[in-house]
Amino acid sequence: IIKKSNNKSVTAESAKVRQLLPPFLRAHAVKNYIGDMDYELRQHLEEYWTGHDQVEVCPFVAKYTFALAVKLLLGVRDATELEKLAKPFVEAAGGIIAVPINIPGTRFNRGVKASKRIREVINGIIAQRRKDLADGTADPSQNLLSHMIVEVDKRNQDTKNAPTTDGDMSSDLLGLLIGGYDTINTTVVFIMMMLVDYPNVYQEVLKEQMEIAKEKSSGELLNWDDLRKMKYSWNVACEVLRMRPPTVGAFRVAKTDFTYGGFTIPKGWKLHYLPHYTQRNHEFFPNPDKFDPSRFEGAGPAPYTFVPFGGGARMCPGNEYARAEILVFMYNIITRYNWERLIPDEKVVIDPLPRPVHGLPIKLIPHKTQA
Ligand code: HEM
Repeated sequence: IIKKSNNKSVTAESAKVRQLLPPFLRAHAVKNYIGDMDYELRQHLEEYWTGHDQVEVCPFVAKYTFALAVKLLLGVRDATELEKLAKPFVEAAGGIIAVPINIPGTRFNRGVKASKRIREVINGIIAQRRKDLADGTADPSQNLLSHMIVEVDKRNQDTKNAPTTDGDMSSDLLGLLIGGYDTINTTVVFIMMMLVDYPNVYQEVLKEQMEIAKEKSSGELLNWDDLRKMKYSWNVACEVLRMRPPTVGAFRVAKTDFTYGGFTIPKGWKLHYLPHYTQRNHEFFPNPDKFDPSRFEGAGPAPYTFVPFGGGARMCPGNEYARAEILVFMYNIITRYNWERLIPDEKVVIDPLPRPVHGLPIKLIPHKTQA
């Protein structure tokens, strides 16, 4: 329990964004992104991993997830534009969970300055996109930003509503980029670590993914039906999300007085939940420190015991997008490679999300017959 809540404006602002998100983040929209996710990853692998026998996983994954999010959410494909966003983005993401001391030299201060620079770049992209939408060279259904501009402009015509500004939109978009960045990075990095540590699990995932690869013609991109077949792979990803939930939790406000564990929580108090503790509860996850993807077979864990994406009305709206990106990643890496850790006992730090301290350097062992 943190404190009595007084932060109504943040809640109202996120509620506004939430209304604009579903068409672009729900399963029916995510279906259309799978080809792009796959294509972009193949390009990245070709550029950064093909022909190398030693690589670092963390920077590679970060580059890929960022380029993909900028393409799918903002519709930006141009390398110069991407570079303008990429540099300050890493500092902005790093300042999100930092001691809020805004003086030069602090991580928080660097994050604030970087997010200002990103908003300026996004404001420029919004202005250009408005022109492109007006002269018909952009399509409103192409990406989240184009859709947002059309919806916001429509809504702003109704003078009863307080207008949503371009600044509001760029803040929301920055929030989205950040929300789906470190979370996915952390998940795929730990999947790669676990698959080295549990070779029997690696073999099972390989078998499942090779079955799918066998059915594809050369160069054919993944689609929704392929992802639906990746049941065991998703159980593995869920077990990683259970043992290493990327987020340190989220907040809720008590709507009424209630008692929990012998403590009375008064109405209006702010609460913080921690997926890490819930997901290691012996009652729901026997032998909780054991990596065991079979926990997710059949009906899986009881409701609200597995909460890496939160739960209820404010559950993460990016969960389908995340699932697709994680599975596309697993397919591409596993059908191409086996790998070994170059630092077998590499330490994990929490900074503020968990990450291997040296960026997970690995030795790549390509399969003899590639997918
Ligand atoms: C493995 C990947 C991800 C994990 C583990 C994750 C986890 C979470 C969690 C725990 C929350 C708080 C939910 C709550 O309040 O109970 C959240 C919120 C949110 N996430 Fe994600 N997330 C992931 C990926 C994404 C992606 C890919 C996007 C966008 C493309 C995204 C966008 C958001 C947004 C906008 C919110 C705020 C929702 C609101 O306040 O109503 N997330 N996420």
